[in-house]
Amino acid sequence: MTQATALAHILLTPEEMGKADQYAIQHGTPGYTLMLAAGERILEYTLRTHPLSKTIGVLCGPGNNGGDGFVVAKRLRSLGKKVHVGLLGDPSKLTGDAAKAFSDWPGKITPLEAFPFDNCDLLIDALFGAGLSRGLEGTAAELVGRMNAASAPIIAVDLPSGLSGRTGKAEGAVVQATASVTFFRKKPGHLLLPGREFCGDVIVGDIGIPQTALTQLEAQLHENHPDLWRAEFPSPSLTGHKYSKGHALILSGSEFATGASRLTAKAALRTGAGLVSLCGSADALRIHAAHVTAIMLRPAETASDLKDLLDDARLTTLALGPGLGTSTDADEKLTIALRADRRLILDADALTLLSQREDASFAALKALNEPAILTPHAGEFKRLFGDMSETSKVEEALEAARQSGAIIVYKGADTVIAAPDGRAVINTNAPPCLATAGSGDTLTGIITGLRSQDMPAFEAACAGVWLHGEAANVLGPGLTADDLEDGLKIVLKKRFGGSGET
Ligand SMILES: NC(=O)C1=CN([C@@H]2O[C@H](COP(=O)(O)OP(=O)(O)OC[C@H]3O[C@@H](n4cnc5c(N)ncnc54)[C@H](O)[C@@H]3O)[C@@H](O)[C@H]2O)[C@@H](O)CC1
Ligand SMILES: Nc1ncnc2c1ncn2[C@@H]1O[C@H](COP(=O)(O)OP(=O)(O)O)[C@@H](O)[C@H]1O
Ligand SMILES: [K+]
Repeated sequence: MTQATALAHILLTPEEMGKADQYAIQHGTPGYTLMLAAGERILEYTLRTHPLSKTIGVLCGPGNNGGDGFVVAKRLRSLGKKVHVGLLGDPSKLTGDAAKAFSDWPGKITPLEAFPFDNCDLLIDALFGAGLSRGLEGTAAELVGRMNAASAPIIAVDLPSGLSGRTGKAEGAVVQATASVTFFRKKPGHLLLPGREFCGDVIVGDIGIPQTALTQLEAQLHENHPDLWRAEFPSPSLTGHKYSKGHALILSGSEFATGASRLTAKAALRTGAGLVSLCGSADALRIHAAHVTAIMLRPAETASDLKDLLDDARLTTLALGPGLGTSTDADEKLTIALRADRRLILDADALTLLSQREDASFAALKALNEPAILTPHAGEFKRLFGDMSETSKVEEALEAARQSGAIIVYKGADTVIAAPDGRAVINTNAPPCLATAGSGDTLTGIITGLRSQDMPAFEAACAGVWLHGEAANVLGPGLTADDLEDGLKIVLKKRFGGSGET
């Protein structure tokens, strides 16, 4: 990864954010200065997006999130807005910067029972942020319910109250925000589901924490962006030839299940693999022959035929799973693939077959010269790694990567890519229209195409997932998996064609 530009895309857990705050404080910026800056960022956003709001309700909680609320309340009042401030908890229990912000608030506190939700044209949610330690219940949950029931839009300070910034989950009540203004860097909870749906627009405000805080934190989680992998993205060389762009082999399904592997093969070729071959039974290849031209066909009825085929060392990259089936024959081919020690991409039925093996073949995966890439959706993930859903999707993917020694592409609207060495990326550009039959097969092909051109496994997985999302974005609603190849062509030309921006 290119370090300097990657810093912009770092995500910080609330715990890491606390350390960044402390770093800033130790390096000469008092906590209250940070709080004033946080209030200022919320004020700016509020004035920019709701300039006509006259009566604003600010709901403050018992910690520093509430402190930010008092700061913005004071600033709004100074600009002539009518501001109602509610406080959840006992004012005498406020401490530190929050207590200072409370004492600086020149107005009164409106009792929560009498809070005039119906008179407010905007609400600011400053109940809980990074310090949320459990699900909201009782009075807090009731208050959140009243906020959500009000007709006014809600701007959340840092995070919608009740949402975990680490996991993107809510164990109890949670504020449904119109927008969330967070500080320094986004948190995983802003991007992971269901959190993303509670946040509304996410705005990141600079509160004066120095960038050097990031280097000492050694944060390993990023939001997916070309800055993370552009340096490793394959670029055509004048002296290159098709073999220098790799030869990818895609295992076909049987005669009546050829479509999935064909989508994979076409996407691999489109993404730049020098040569792509589909391999399977003669019956299956006859069907493929009616559909493909540039893609080659290699007969291999049995696992032993596949083994013979793989004597050709130029077949550098091997993808299997889409449409493969879970027959004994498919299982034997998987065994050959694992032993062949190529750049492996395992998807769909190959993952199901793996999960049916006693040790899920993690030892075989770990023995590979280069890490395999596994692309499970939620069902396949659970079959392979069991139910780890009490943690976050990022932590689940990282644990799976550690267990298997593979790069994990844990798919969904919030696809997480994780490596055994602790790196992880959350993808955010995938539109809902990608939820269509065969779109995962295409993703496998895109990653295969990048791997065959020597892109390192983790970067190829991140780039593949991003290209997949972007291809869908240029096509928009109505796309089918067959169309993605066209979208890919547009994105590759526009973003990686040499003259355009990436
Ligand atoms: N110096 C700093 O640390 C800065 C902090 N900032 C703000 O401070 C926030 C973090 O402040 P805190 O760490 O004080 O945490 P919070 O203000 O998010 O919440 C902590 C308080 O809530 C209580 N609490 C947690 N979960 C609860 C639950 N489920 N039910 C009832 N009570 C619960 C805790 O006992 C504690 O009193 C950030 O989100 C941000 O808004 C900003 O002002 C920037 C500077
Ligand atoms: N709601 C959604 N929003 C964005 N992307 C999605 C959504 N649902 C699924 N996807 C993406 O679409 C692809 C579907 O893959 P998969 O579940 O394997 O389907 P298939 O087996 O039909 O190809 C994955 O890349 C996944 O991340
Ligand atoms: K909040």
